[in-house]
Amino acid sequence: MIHRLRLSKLTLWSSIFLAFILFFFILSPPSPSPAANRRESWGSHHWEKRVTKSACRNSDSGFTVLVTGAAGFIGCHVSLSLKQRGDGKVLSRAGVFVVEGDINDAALIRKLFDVVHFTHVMHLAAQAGVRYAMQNPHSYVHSNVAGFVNLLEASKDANPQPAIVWASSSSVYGLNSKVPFSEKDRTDQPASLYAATKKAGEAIAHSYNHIYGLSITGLRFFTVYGPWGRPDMAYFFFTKDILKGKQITVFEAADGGTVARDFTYIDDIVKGCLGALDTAKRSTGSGGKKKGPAQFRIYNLGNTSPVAVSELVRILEKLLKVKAKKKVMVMPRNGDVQFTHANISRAHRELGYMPTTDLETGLSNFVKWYLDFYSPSTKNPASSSSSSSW
Ligand SMILES: O=C(O)[C@H]1O[C@H](OP(=O)(O)OP(=O)(O)OC[C@H]2O[C@@H](n3ccc(=O)[nH]c3=O)[C@H](O)[C@@H]2O)[C@H](O)[C@@H](O)[C@H]1O
Repeated sequence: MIHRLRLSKLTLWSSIFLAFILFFFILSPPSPSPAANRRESWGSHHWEKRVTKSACRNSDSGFTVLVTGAAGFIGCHVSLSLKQRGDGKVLSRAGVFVVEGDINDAALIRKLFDVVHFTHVMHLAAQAGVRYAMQNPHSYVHSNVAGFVNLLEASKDANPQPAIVWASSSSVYGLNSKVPFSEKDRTDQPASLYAATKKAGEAIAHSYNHIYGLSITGLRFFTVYGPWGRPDMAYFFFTKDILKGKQITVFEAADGGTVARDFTYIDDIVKGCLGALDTAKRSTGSGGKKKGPAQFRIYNLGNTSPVAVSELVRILEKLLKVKAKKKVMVMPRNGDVQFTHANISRAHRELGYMPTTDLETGLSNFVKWYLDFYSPSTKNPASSSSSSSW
């Protein structure tokens, strides 16, 4: 069970401080407590034993997955789904083993790879957020570029090499105006530093695939929302501000046109992530040497039905039964794009991905969770979470 205080702190970290504090998640036995995980210095004999034990599999076809960013929004949901379906015998019983650290810590990453033969890496640790990149540009380079390279370096040296599935972003389409966005469309016009670092990640991933034979799958997520989400995202802080009677700012295009997003519900995204892991082929290299061509894939994971931000607000007003104080203003030039819209036919064909949650249903789940989680009278909101996954 994850404690309320810890999660609210972690979602904050994932949105603001994740560049400095990232989490690894391994299939694991029950752990004494997250605080105990933190206290125990990594690399000790006891720590190694726990890591090894946690990575035990009960069949040759089971996965041993290193999930980075497990304390973040998507990482949390993906980790718990892996746990629920029982990849790894101990994880299916209970608990997770969380190692707190920075993906830039080469010694820690190498130690983990020394101790465990990971079959897969699910790389979800990142500095997210489009507009925050103007305030803290270096955190994006640190996490999304340097941290990713650090992880790829350890992965390519591993023997056997793991297959890698990682989080790219719809933002790589930038100023592309051809809709719906297809994986074949141009991605060389990023509108924010965040987008530029995700685009850089895709190019870096290709080079590691080409040189070292790492199997790599990039997932372009489209505005993912839902219970336990990121407080810096519009649907989340709109909810908070509407309830407090605070004014919210709703963006529109300079010509008065609609600003819209292909909002995608977390449970649908989790299915896409697991589909990508399940269909990932093995890397072909070992110990830094390529032995043949390896799989390289990119997929859109969106909802295929963009919704205007004004409609998002209307749905929230209905669910919260509170009228929002709205100020409509022209979208500032701070990294935003006017609309996103995913073509998901490739993901459907190759991963079996098919989103089933419309925005109203997904927001209804979110609002139930939000009211429950922030209710002063709820003692243990995690146990009554409205999320369908946990
Ligand atoms: O798909 C992605 O790749 C990205 O998705 C998400 O970015 P966005 O789609 O920009 O989400 P979000 O900030 O919630 O704004 C939503 C809408 O509200 C509008 N918006 C925003 C703020 C505001 O005050 N007013 C407003 O109208 C705003 O113009 C926008 O139309 C992730 O945060 C990002 O990490 C990345 O993963």
